[in-house]
Amino acid sequence: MATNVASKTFTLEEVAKHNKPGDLWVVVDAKVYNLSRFVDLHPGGASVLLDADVAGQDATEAFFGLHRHEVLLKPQYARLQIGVLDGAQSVVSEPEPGARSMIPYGEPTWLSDGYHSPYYRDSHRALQKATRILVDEFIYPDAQDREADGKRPSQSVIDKMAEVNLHAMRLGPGKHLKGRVLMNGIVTPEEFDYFHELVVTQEFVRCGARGYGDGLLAGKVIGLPPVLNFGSPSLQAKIVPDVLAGKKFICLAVSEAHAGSDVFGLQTHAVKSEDGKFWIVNGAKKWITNGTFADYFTTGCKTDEGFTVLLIERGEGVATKPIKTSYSSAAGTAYVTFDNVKVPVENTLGEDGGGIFVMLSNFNHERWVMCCSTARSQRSVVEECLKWANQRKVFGKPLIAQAVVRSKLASMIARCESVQHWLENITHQMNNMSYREQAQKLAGPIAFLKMYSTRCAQETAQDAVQIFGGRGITQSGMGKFIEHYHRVVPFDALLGGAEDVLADLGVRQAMRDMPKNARL
Ligand code: HEM
Repeated sequence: MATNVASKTFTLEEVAKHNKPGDLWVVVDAKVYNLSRFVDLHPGGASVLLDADVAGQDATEAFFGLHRHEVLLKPQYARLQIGVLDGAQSVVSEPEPGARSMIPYGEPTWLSDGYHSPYYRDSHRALQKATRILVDEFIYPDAQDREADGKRPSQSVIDKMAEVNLHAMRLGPGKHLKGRVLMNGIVTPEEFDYFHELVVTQEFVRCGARGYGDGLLAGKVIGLPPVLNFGSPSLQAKIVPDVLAGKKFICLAVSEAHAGSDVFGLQTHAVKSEDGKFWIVNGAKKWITNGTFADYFTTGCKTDEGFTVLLIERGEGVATKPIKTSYSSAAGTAYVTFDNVKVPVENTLGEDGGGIFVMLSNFNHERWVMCCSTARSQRSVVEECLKWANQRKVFGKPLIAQAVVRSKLASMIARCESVQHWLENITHQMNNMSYREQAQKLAGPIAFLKMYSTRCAQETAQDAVQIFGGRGITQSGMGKFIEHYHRVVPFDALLGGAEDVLADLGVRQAMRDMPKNARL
């Protein structure tokens, strides 16, 4: 806003004189707007602006019942402001990048003033703050634009993340962090733990753009660990630095049209060339996140020895085409075909026939990452609903005055909090268990947590749509994040294991540990 606009003051009496077509002013949040030339361009139509309660009046309450506050920040609308209302104070402002939410339950307890947590140290808090600033300043705007136009995340964002080693941090603690400066030194590679990873994961989710979120290299989060854990040193040296620098892209290619989680039902097959130096791969993969732009495919294949994982480089015989799903094509979801693709045998990850160990080794972590995400996105939905219920008036009262709305909010808050607290407990176990102990003791709890989180998420999405009404099914305006969430929430419930499969896994794991002498 130009200073001369801020310094021009008008009284309500002066504004009231401009109340007709061709000469129309209104006040919104103590700012005076000249809408004379905008009337015919107004997306909500001219008549609402010419209404006697709006034209020449303070229309603040009507405005915030119908628009998100961001509308007035857009340059094309901000320039309609001609001055401020004499003696009045503007109360709505865009938060500073990195700011914490002051909405109740808008932040987890550990980030809320006056609350305590045994889990987070100064380095977690500093990392949270720095990541949030980066997300607010660079990632959020790109997320909104790319989710809308369906293009993959901008390379400038990927580069920005690489500068502070965020691509490496998103893989969690481990040797891949060694020697790296993390977020300008806020946390050392040695002290980086699962709570740091949780912090980073949850900050990204605040973008509220699920397809973009996956586009932001979710393929690497699940596709690179098999290379890190099972690839030969020379393969790692060739692949890992460029992937973690955001210069090359990798994805996990397992599911097929014929088989999803059932890796033994896969049809993509690999046979050795006559000289034994190459695998010849044929087959097709479906729903491959980041596949449209990936350079490398961590691929599940059938060989004579059984299920085997190969790292396949994009080249002759590899083709990808986009699959249109419920979320945006920013995720790069692909159908991938392999036609007589020659893959060096050195690209075998783990043993020939030992692919199941390669896959299983990452399942717990992948599911836990998804729990981090869904816990945070539910919180954003709670925040949207609390704001809406507070500012929206129906039948002369705010929506929040309706007991049925309060009851829905109560359930949403309880679900969101329970998911976050259970998640923090499991994260604490991960920090204190060896990899072997985690595999033994946490597969069941993580499966349950994911099942529970995504059931909560779906109920919360439904409640949110009821609270927002028609706006909850509209892709622009007040309910746009709710519409988006309701549309994309099944991704969380399916990816990394469908709810029923996980529930069953959890119970089977529990029965495995049942004492032999247990009797009622
Ligand atoms: C500074 C003045 C205003 C600007 C820049 C503005 C801009 C917009 C925009 C961009 C939309 C599209 C919906 C969205 O993206 O949120 C919209 C919709 C609308 N506006 Fe305004 N508007 C202004 C003032 C008002 C006022 C004072 C009213 C009075 C009641 C009003 C009533 C509406 C209505 C009824 C809609 C349709 C909402 C819907 O479809 O849910 N607008 N306006």
